[in-house]
Amino acid sequence: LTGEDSTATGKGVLGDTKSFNTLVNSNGSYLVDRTRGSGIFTYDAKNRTRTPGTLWLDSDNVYNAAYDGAAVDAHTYAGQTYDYFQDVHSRNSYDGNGAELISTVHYGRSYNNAFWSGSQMVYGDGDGNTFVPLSGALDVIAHELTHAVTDTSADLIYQNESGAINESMSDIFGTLVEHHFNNKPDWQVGEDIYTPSVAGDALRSMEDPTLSGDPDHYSKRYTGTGDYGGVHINSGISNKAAFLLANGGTHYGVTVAGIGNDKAGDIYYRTLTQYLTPNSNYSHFRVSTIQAATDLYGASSAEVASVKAAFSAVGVN
Ligand SMILES: Cc1cccc(C(=O)O)c1OC(=O)C1CC1
Ligand SMILES: [Zn+2]
Repeated sequence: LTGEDSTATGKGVLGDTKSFNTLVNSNGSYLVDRTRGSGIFTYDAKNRTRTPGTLWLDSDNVYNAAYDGAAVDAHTYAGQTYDYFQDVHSRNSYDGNGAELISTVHYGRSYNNAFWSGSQMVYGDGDGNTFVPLSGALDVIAHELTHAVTDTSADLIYQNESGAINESMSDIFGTLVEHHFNNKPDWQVGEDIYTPSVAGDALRSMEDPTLSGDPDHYSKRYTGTGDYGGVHINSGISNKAAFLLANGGTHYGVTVAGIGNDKAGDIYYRTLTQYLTPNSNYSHFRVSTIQAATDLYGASSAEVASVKAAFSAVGVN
């Protein structure tokens, strides 16, 4: 594929106007961003389930059609997530080696899911009640891309406690990316694309996981076999700890002094990429996070004390 690097404008899923990088040649405008790593490529599944589908081609480099919104956001937010890992953690793409970022939108029919396939991001359009097109939220895209970071580092097995930590890492970095770009930042997950007719709710809450029925303490962990052993359920335990580590608070009588998003992000990034392993459980997660914080701030630092308190507050001692 050859052509000229260009900047297009368009409207995202929620009708917001943004600009993004494209490649233009005699065929038209492709959603190809050659300015980041080995490139960001966005495809159209045309409501079928073959991936990656067709590389997105637009006629005039203006992406304002309703059908374009999911692609505009998938492309733009993938670029922003790339920038976060490069600029904040010096990681070039999800593998640290500039891997291509491939996304497919309009996957399936009324598909209420988004996922990392093992090689690319995939986004459904939602059914319009539970979800609108799922690429319309930066925290969702950063969540999916963090699965790729996890798979190329700790490679946490996607079941039981290691799977819950895998899921929480995606919620944590999804939220930190949302804050980094100051994109209506909060400690909820997927709020911008979840239940359009219900205000104030979210797919999950890190601030209060019990709002979506998930545990906020290890003693309340799910031990069944559903959801791969509760990977989207027991993530609430770590999500609550992360909320407390960054923001502070008192939980089940344990007080945590907040250390802020940036230090929390550096600790979780080092934990994920230097210490966690495929079989890590919550106990190893505590030890690893303390070690990462010790490396960064010293054994007697306030940051280490807050990591210990955050895990104790959610019953991981
Ligand atoms: C909506 C959805 C369904 C199933 C799996 C995932 C998954 O990627 O784990 C999923 O996406 C999310 O959880 C992102 C945060 C909204
Ligand atoms: Zn996930």
